[in-house]
Amino acid sequence: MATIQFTDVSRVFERDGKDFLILDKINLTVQDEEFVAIVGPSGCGKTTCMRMAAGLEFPSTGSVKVNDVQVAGPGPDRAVVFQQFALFPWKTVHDNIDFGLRSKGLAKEERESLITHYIALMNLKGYESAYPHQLSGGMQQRVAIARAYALNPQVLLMDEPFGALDAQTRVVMQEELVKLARKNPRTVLFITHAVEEAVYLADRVVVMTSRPGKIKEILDVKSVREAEQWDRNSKIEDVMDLESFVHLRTRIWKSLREEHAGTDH
Ligand SMILES: Nc1ncnc2c1ncn2[C@@H]1O[C@H](COP(=O)(O)OP(=O)(O)OP(=O)(O)O)[C@@H](O)[C@H]1O
Repeated sequence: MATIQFTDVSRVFERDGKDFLILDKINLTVQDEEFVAIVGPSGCGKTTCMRMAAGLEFPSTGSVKVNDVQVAGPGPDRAVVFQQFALFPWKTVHDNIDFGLRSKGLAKEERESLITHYIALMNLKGYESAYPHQLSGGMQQRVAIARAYALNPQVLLMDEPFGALDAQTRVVMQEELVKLARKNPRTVLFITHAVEEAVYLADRVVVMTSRPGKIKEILDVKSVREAEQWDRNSKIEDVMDLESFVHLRTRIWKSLREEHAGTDH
């Protein structure tokens, strides 16, 4: 069981001696094995929410709990994937994935079997002994995701993990993440600027307002996805063509657009 719970979370940052309210009373519970995506205007505090769940940032008021325990710092129960590939440049693909497994204290045999499994799953076979600089950006990001998944964290925190990828690689990664996440569900908090990506991947999509960030609305995608059987389509473009998908996407897009309009003047 793993849940992430934001209760009345507000965050004030100080700049030039003045206080700025960045997040305003965020209440959100990501349920066990639920995939929640957050979308919102730039600067509304999405990354700050993520950093709080990761234990890298703390609320000014309110509380952030993972599994009913107040987050006091980073922990092995939570893996984080950022937009920038955070691989060790001096370690091979194999050793990058192995690093976290070693720190979990797993025996060599178990580590090797996990590494083999995730290397195959992320289509990285044959690159075990390559170094990050010998890989494309998409491959590096797949290593970062393999590393996070191999740790078998209860909670996966992903901040624009595909943001730096080209459009084609991004689509492949999205499809792989859907396969992975449906086959092997985790509690995931995912931040993205891309509305399609949020609707395609998430069980629920949280739309935030412009600063100070509040929750504007939460859309239940899972019930629509299941009712309309989106997962019968293995290709993202086929899902994106479905009327129910277009409807949700347009609704979120309009909601975000209202926020942009509100910050124009
Ligand atoms: N450590 C900090 N000190 C001061 N201000 C900060 C700090 N961290 C973030 N902020 C401010 O908080 C606001 C929210 O930042 P955050 O990165 O959470 O937004 P975001 O929604 O993820 O933005 P984007 O979509 O552009 O990545 C921004 O105005 C930023 O300047």
